Amino acid sequence: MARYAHIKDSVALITLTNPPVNALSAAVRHGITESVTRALRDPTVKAVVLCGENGKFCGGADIREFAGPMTGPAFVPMLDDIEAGDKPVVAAIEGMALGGGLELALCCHYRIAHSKARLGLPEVTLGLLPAAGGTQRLPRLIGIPASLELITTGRHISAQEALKLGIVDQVTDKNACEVAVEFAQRVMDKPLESRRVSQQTVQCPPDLEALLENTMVQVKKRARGAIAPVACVKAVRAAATLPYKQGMERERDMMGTLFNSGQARALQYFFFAQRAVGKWSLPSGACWNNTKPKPVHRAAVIGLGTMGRGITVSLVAAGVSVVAVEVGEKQLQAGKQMVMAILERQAQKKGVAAPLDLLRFSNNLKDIGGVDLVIEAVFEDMALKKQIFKELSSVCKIDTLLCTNTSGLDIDVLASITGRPQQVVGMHFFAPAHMMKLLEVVHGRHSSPEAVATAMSLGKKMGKVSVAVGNCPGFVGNRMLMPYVEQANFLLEEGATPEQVDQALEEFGFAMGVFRMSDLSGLDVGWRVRKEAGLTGPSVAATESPRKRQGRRYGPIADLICEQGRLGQKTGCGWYLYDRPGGREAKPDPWIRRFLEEYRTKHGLKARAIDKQEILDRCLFSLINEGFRALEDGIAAGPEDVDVIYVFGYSWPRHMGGPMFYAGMVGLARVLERLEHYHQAHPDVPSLQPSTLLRRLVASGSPPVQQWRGFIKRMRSQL
Ligand SMILES: CC/C=C\CC(=O)SCCNC(=O)CCNC(=O)[C@H](O)C(C)(C)COP(=O)(O)OP(=O)(O)OC[C@H]1O[C@@H](n2cnc3c(N)ncnc32)[C@H](O)[C@@H]1OP(=O)(O)O
Repeated sequence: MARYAHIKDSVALITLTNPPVNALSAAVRHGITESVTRALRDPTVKAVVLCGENGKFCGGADIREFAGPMTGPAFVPMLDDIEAGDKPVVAAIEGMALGGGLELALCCHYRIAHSKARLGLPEVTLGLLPAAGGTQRLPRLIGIPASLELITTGRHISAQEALKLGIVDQVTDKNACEVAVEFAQRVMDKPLESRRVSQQTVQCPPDLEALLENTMVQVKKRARGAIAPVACVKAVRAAATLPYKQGMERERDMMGTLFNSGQARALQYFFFAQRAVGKWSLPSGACWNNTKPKPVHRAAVIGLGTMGRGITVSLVAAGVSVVAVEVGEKQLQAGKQMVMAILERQAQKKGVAAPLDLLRFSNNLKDIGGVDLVIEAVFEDMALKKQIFKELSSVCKIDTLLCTNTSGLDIDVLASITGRPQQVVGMHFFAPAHMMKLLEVVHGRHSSPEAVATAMSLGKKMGKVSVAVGNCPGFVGNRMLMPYVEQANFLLEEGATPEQVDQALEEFGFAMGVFRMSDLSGLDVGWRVRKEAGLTGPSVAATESPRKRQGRRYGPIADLICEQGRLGQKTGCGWYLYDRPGGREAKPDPWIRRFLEEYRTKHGLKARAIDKQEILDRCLFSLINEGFRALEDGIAAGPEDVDVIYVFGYSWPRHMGGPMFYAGMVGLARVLERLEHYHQAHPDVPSLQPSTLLRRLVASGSPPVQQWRGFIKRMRSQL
């Protein structure tokens, strides 16, 4: 829909009205087409202003409509007609002009932006390219290098940057619509030829070929198999080398391919998945829109190791005042130095002063008495955590929220120590916590809705994507990681090498394969967890078979590697060899090859050739199977939660939508068949046994992932 008003002094005002972001639905495009035609035909109208309702210009095409057949006026002719009209059209950009919204503004003859507006062409993040002329008009307006950067990254920019680049003509702090009307009155008699962007010549840099080639190399490296960024470079190349009309044909052809791709479907699903996880609910019925979070002004972080440092930085950067506590003096000083250095670096980048006045360090837990919330971030050692929670409940005021950054220990056990279990939740950050976007907010049996709402809201304030999850070993992310890592280890026993497994996973799109990732985070992390779980270490009876635990197959290779002091990058060797402790470049290690050969000989295992498909099937499908189990148990609320966790926390390639979406794309029947096949071959590996939910979904005809929540609800109500 679009509202038409003929206002003072020969100006027509067209207002896009489609809350919440005035997306260009078929109805809005109808409204624009009709209103523009009316304004152009009305002899008393001399100029047009285009704006959006509620201070939002336009959030682009209506993504919800992409799933159905295209109806309503086509984008390109609609925009071409506005540009070709003989009356000046001024875009009044408030809030945002994104995607099709910016393309609409680019076909206007002038653009006025409010100082707080954000602009961009984020189509690439939805697996598309700006196909309403964006790839052809933007390069004509601002040149090739800046267009390449904006179109291939989809970055949103400020009004000030847009002015500098030449995308907008004026930035104002006043009501942009009123300023645009005054502006329209001033330009209504001016010639329009030079204002039609499509008619302008592209200014190409002298090193055009090298620039395009370099950009393509960088984009391919970053894309990890995503096709849209590559198409974006090709479209800008077309703008640089072809006349407008032919460039538009290239843009249209490439959009045709992208629009129907699985990657576009995955990325558009993921866009809505991100928004769905913010609408959390608890089994009690409490949810995001009926529970008020408590304000958090003052917080404490306990432990200044890697996690504590990152959490402290994130809290301070979000404007929360923090007391960071570390009992060891050396660790306290090292942590203090590191936290301050990161905050100063961040502030320098933004050109502001570091908010160091919000920060206090202490070696005494008694100094945190008045805080609203505590995040404990010490080692994964239950005994230590219990001791801290006991002290916390005596030093903190009665309504202080007590949070733990455990990556998988039982929240209920910690809550039971405190005498205020309703105030206890997990806040599981990912390393490095000041950079990683994911936060799992873990609700225990007694966590109050208010405690969950507060942790979720604090996460959002810290710039995190917060996902509410239930309490079980490893919660959602690490629980699913266990069978994935287990399969990778079994593959080594059966004949694969770490680099072979990693290569398959990296080609699939992970930033790092399982073994390179383990070297980066430190092999001792998992070792400690396995010791705590009684799978290795002194608690295991000497008579027990090294390859069996609790009646199931066990792969002890990682434990044996740790026993050699090979803990990953920090010791200069782990699954790979590094040039020095702390080195980053992983090289295949002949020691590991020899070790694996000796290990196989010792246990009577015969190495066999293992192909890429088997590596992917066993690692990914066992992880996905555990995802189904987490859904079945109610630990994850919906497939979107699992997918958001895996994309933001475990570098699952976003253009594959996340593990649960991927399962749907591959076909649930195929996932089930492969799991059955591998479970038959390895009956002593329970994680390969297909979950009940997967079986039931397949039996019900494999409904699309968007319908699983309803299916799971019905399945539970029948139990
Ligand atoms: C030929 C094809 C031509 C053009 C192609 C395109 O234009 S593709 C679309 C390009 N646009 C975008 O990618 C923008 C997507 N939206 C956003 O980035 C953010 O939503 C935005 C606009 C910056 C607002 O962010 P904010 O944090 O304020 O709100 P939120 O993200 O929660 O969104 C509020 C609700 O609006 C829905 N929504 C947003 N954009 C669109 C859209 N383009 N189409 C449909 N719906 C959109 C979003 O899902 C939220 O809905 P809700 O039901 O409240 O969860």
